[in-house]
This record gives sequence, C-alpha cells and structure tokens, in this order.
Amino acid sequence: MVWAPEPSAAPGPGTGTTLQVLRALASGPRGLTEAEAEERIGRYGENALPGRRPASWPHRFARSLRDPFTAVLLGLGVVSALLASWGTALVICVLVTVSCVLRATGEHRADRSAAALRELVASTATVRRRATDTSPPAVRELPVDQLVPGDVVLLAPGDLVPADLHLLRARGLTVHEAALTGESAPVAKTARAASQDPAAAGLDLPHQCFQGSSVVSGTGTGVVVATGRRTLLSGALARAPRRRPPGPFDRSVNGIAWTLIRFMLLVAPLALVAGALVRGRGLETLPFAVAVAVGLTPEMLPVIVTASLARGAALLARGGEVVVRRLPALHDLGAADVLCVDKTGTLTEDRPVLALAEDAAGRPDDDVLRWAALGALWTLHLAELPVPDALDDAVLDACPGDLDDLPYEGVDALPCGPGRRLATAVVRRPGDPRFALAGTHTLVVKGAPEDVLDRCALDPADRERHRQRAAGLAAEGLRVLAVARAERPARERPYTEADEHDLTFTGFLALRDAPAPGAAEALAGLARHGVTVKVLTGDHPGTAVRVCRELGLAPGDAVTGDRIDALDDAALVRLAATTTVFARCTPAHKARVVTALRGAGHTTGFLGDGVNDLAALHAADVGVCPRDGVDVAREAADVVLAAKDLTALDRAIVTGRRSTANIGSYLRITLSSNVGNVIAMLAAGLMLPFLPMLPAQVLVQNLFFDAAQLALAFDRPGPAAAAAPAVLRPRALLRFVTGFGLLNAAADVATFAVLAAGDEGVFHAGWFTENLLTQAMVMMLLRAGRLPAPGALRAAVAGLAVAGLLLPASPVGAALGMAPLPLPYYGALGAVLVVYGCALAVARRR
Ligand SMILES: Nc1ncnc2c1ncn2[C@@H]1O[C@H](COP(=O)(O)OP(=O)(O)OP(=O)(O)O)[C@@H](O)[C@H]1O
Repeated sequence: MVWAPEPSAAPGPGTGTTLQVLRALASGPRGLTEAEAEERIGRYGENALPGRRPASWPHRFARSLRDPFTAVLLGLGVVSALLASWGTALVICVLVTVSCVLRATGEHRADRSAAALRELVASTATVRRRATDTSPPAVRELPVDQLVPGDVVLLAPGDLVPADLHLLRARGLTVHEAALTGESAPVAKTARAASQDPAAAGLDLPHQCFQGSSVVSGTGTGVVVATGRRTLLSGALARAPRRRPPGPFDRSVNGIAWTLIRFMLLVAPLALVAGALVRGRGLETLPFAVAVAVGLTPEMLPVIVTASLARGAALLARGGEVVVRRLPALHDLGAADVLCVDKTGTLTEDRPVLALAEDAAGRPDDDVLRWAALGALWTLHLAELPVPDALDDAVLDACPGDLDDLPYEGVDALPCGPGRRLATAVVRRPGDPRFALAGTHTLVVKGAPEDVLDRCALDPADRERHRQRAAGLAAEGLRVLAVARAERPARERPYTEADEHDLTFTGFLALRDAPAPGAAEALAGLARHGVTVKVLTGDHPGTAVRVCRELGLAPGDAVTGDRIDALDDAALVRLAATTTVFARCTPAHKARVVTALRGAGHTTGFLGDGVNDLAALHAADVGVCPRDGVDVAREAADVVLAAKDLTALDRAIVTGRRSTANIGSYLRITLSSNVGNVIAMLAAGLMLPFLPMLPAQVLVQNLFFDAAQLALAFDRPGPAAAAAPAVLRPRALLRFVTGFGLLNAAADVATFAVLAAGDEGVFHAGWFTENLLTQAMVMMLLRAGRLPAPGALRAAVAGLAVAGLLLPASPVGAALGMAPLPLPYYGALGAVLVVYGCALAVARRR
C-alpha cells in the first residue's frame, strides 16, 4: 500500500501542503479502496447534515403545542382550571392531547414519506475509488452520505460540493458559497499554490471547497477532509438554522388561523357580557363562554392539512413521475396560475440536428462545421466537462470525417457558463515548424450570434447583415451558432475572456431541435387548467417565438435580457404580466422575471434543470426540476419530475388542487357548523333559563366532529376542483362560512322550538342528537368530492349519525347530563333535518 500512514483521528480543515493533507488522511490522488472506505464510515459515521435528522417524539409533541389553535385551547383550559371548572378543563386537556397525538403521528408519517421521497431524488457524489489496493481507480457515483474523509471527489458545473474538500486540481473552477457566506458572486477556486502559507485555513482560501457550496463553472478534483458534523456547513447550520420565508400555503393557513382566533377571542367576552346584561348571570357563565370559544376551533386543521398533502404526494410518488420534496409545495403547485419554463428540453426535445453550415458570404461550407467541431472537441477535453452539452454533441456528430485526424491539439478552453453564451477553444498545430515558441495559437469561438459578432472585427454594415441573417434563421425555429476565429502569437499565459476580441467571422451553423412530443398537448392541458405558461430561455428570441407558435402558444413579441436590464422593478412587473417569451435570459434575468410575476400577485412556478436556473428556482413560489437536472437545481427544487415532462407537471398541479380542495372542504364544513352552533348557543343562552349545552357536552360533541372530519382528507374531489388554481382564500371562506353558518343557526333555532317543550336533560339530548346528525349531513352535502363518497367518508358519517342517535340514551349520555329523548321528538327533529337538508342543497347549488 502506497499511503501507509493512519489518517489522523479527526482530519482537520485541510491545513498543510497538498502532500501533507493527503498523508494525514492516508489517501492519494487515486482515491481510497472500498475496504478503507468501509472501515472509515464505521469510524467517522455517515456524511449527513444535522438538520436532516428526523425530529424526536418529544420535540414533535412540543412543536404541535406551539400551533396557535392549541395555544388558545390551552389558554382556555387554564382559565377553566382557575375557575375550578374541572370538567371543562379535563375535556380541554383530552382535546389538546388527542389533537397533539394525531398531529404528531400525522407529521411523523408525513416526514417519513417525505424523507423516503427525498431519498428517491437524493444527490450523489462522483468519487474515485479502487476495488483493491492493486486495482486501477474507477470513477463512480456514490450516495453523498457514504463519503468518508480521504475520498477523492470530482466536481463539475451544477454539482453540490458534498463535503469539505482540499483541491488537488482545478480548471476554471468557480463556486457559489452563498449558503455559507451569504455572498452571491461566484468565487474562483484553484489547487494549492506552493507560495501559500501551509498553516492557513478558512473560507477565503482558494484551494478549499466547502460542503453546501455549488459549482458554477469549471471542474475540479479534491480530497475530502471533513464530513458530517465536522464540516463547516454543519457548524453554520447549528449556529443559525435556515428558515424558508412563508410561501402561499403558509400565508393562507396563517391568515385563516388568525381570523378565527380573533373571532374566538371576541365570542367569549360577548357571551359573558350578553349573559350578564340579559340574564343577570355572573362569572358562572365563564366555562360556557370558554366552551363556546373552543367549539369554534378547527383544531384538526393541521392534521387534515398534513394528511391531505401527504396523501397527494404519495399518490404522485406511486406513479413514479413526480416527487414532492416539501409537502406544502403540493398546495403551492395547485395554487400556481403562472408557470415559467425554459425552452430547451421542455418545449423541444433537446436533440438538435445540424440543418445548415454556411460561410460569411452565405454559401454552404463544411469548414465552418469543422472549426466548430474542433472547438467543441477541445473545450470538452480541456475543460474536463463530464458530458458534452446537446449543441456540442450535435456539432461533433455532424462533422464529416474523423476529428482526431484534424491536425490540431488543444491549448486552453473557456467553456460556456451561466450568463456566458459562447465557448472558446485555443488550438495549435503540433507539427507546425513555427510552433516552438514563435508559432501561432488559433482561437476558435462559437456561440450566440449577437455575442460572437460583437467580438468580431467587422464594419457595422456587415455586422448588421450577419445579425439579420441569424435572425432570419432563428425565425425559422432554428438554433443558430456563430463561429469565428483569430490567430494569435503563441504564449504560455492562460487565456481569458479578454482575449475574445478582433475575431474573424467564419460563418453560421443552424440546428433544428424538434418540438417535444406531447408538449403541445400538455400546454393545452395547462391552459385548460387556468395556468399561464411563460417561456424563459437563454436562446434567440426568434427561435423561441417560432417554437412557441408551433406548439400553439400565442407568443407575441419576445422580451430580451437587454430590455429587462433597462427596466426598473415596477416597469418589469407590468411588462412581465403581458409577455409570454423572455429570450436571451441570464440566470439573473430569469430570477427577476419570476420575482416580478410574484410581485404582480401571481403564484408562480418555475421549471428548470441547469445551473442557470438556480436563482429562478429559489425565487419562485414553487420550484420544479427534472430528476436528471444538476444537483444544485434538484436540491433547490420543491418538486422533482422523473423527466422534463409538462404532462406530468400538469398532473401534479391537478393533484395539488385536489389536496387543497379536501382541505377547503374541511374548513367549509367545520367552520360553518361551528359558527352556526356558536350563534345558536349565544342566542339560546339568552333565551333559555338554563345553558343550552353544558360545557362538557360542547367539548364531547367537538371530539366526535373532529374524529369524523379526518375522513375528509381521503375524499376524491370532482373535476371542478382541478379546473382553476386552488388557493385557500380567508375572505372567500369567511363569506361562505357566514352564509352557511347562519343557515345552520336557523336549523338550530328550529330545533330549539321543537325541544322547548322538554326539560333541560331532554333539551340537551335533543340538541346533541340534532347537531351530530346535521354535521353528518353537512359533511355529505358540502364536500367537494364526487359521488359516490369514498368508503372511509361514508363510514365516518355513519359513525357520527349513530353516535348522535345512541349516545344520549347511553350511560355516557347520562354522565354528561342528558336524558333519553322521548320518541315523538325524533319525528319532529327528522322534519327539521329534511328542511335543513333541502335548504343546504339549494344554497349550495346557488
Ligand atoms: N456548447 C455551446 N457552445 C457555444 N454556444 C453555446 C453552447 N451552449 C449554449 N450556447 C449558446 O448560449 C445560448 C444560451 O444557452 P443556455 O444554455 O443559457 O440556454 P438554451 O439552452 O439556449 O435555452 P434554455 O434556457 O431554454 O434551456 C444558446 O442559445 C447558444 O447560443
């Protein structure tokens, strides 16, 4: 074994020269053997971030206590205990415990399935390992948590740095360290220079890459110096856990919660004051007031929300097409009314095929193709890109003859990158007798026509003529690349973008990228579902507009990145609302457009898969990425698709809307019954010489409601639920609840009229029965689901009705202060129910 020394007990941050670091880690550039890696994973543990560990049960329980409804319930329980109203306090305790247990189990289940879903799309790292000491190194993908100190990792654009690394090699490597430093500009990284102080360490050192940063451009190889809890990111997370700003889902649910809490806090004092003024009652009404307030609480909301979303996510995952990484994102997807997508690979197949190669005079010329292929070949080799992009692939494929026969070899390369729309390869002729040091280097540049032409030495008229030609080709839907060259005296100094000037224009390549099969249909489906699609592309406006037209999108005029730059935020908000195609976009343009659309009040989704989509994925309400997107894009996305397929996304949107419809059903049903009951209780409290319902009865009734309503999470909403973006709107809900609440209160008052003849026990029993029966009926009539209702729902409704009919006559009923209901009352209550049911059906239809 070459690297004999034992690794130091806990490798530090990689101080020392590269050799010292490798020695300390008992590793080498050829990587660890599988046996060494296995031994080290036992010693250092998995490479997992602290935030990824599942929450413990006590923590989960404590978290559900922090929910505003639970907090209010607990507050009311304390008030009851202070008043020595032990019955009420006890029932509130049971209510809180039941809802916390349900919530904690629901969350546990949802977390488990979300973790399993995340696992399906977990990032991998590219490592170099050896099967045995004597075998040659092999490069393979490894789950990130299996990395150990001493592993040799390869980095490419779009990769997340999987652990803290000491770089062994780097070429044009720049990384984004925003997760660690908050700095948004990419930072250049290089292998350790001999002149650096070997003891130096820290974020500023160019030869260290840290877990949580992401590769923007270039490539690199590094040895892992720290994993898991020992990485810099773990330390940073432990100090300041990152929180996402609230999304549309959080805003809706919080809005509803706080409206209700304000209402509850108003109702309890109102009951007290009214009791005191009208009936001359004192503080003895307090437990009743408390129970009335509790009666308003939709304490099952968190459970229903989690269960509905988790069920939707599980259904999608089962189909294998869509993985929801963050449950609320499913609601946000259903709420999206604007979806921004890129063009290449989403609307087109991303399999470009050469359509034409022509010289500067517009004559067909294969030499243009040969130069472009030479550039692609050497950029690929020298920049060590893991795979050629589709354009380079197409150019290499189309090039006649064997490329290796071309009498050139590469010197340097400046590849494309986010915001950089051209690639340069510097080549030389090895056999050229002039070569030695006095020879020439040839810069071969290809890329977006505007960018290449700007760097060519051309008179303005020629430049304009070429620009027009490129626009003409683009208008036919072709992807256009301009090719240019320059001869320079050979030199040793590396080339930079500053060298890309005074080029000689060589010609154009045009490539045809066919529309993706099914894209037109998917776009039509999205339009039917009320989702406006906008295209944000790095490509030429002409190409993008033509492709959109072919797919049936009415593109209008495209807005280019230059125009976006000239607009302030307010002007962009106005323009974004009316524009369909944004072309020649850099990552920053994409993010600005998404932010502007959100600013205009749209719930905005973004589908992208590259490094250049990262900022927009972060800026969107819901970010979507295909599974084969780059690591950083997948990590930033809330929803991951098996393929870049708009049909699957449309299906996910519909599923999100169905989950939201079930949550909406719950809120409508619960709140209209609760509000109706509260109004009736307040009215009856004033009219009757006794309390219309004892506090314990109110709370037991609540428990029954809660248990039955859990079944609403399993309802199957009809097609109407998927027809338009589904948002939980507190105001609309309030209007609905007020209308149906008053109807419910009217039914209650009719019940009072029927029960007025009985004594207190009979009154309580009659109202209890009627409440549970009306609740069962409301569940069937106000649900959003199609007919027939699913089995779970039918069972819950039947259970509720049976409990309403049997409990008052049972010993539990007696313990709660109810008397068995004489037979004639059933007929009268039945009549009230039938009239109420008809009124509900009519009101619902209207
Ligand atoms: N390998 C390449 N060599 C030269 N130029 C390239 C290469 N790849 C892309 N370009 C140029 O950069 C432009 C922008 O590319 P970018 O990857 O940002 O977007 P895109 O693939 O054209 O479209 P979309 O944003 O819809 O995916 C391309 O239109 C092309 O002109």
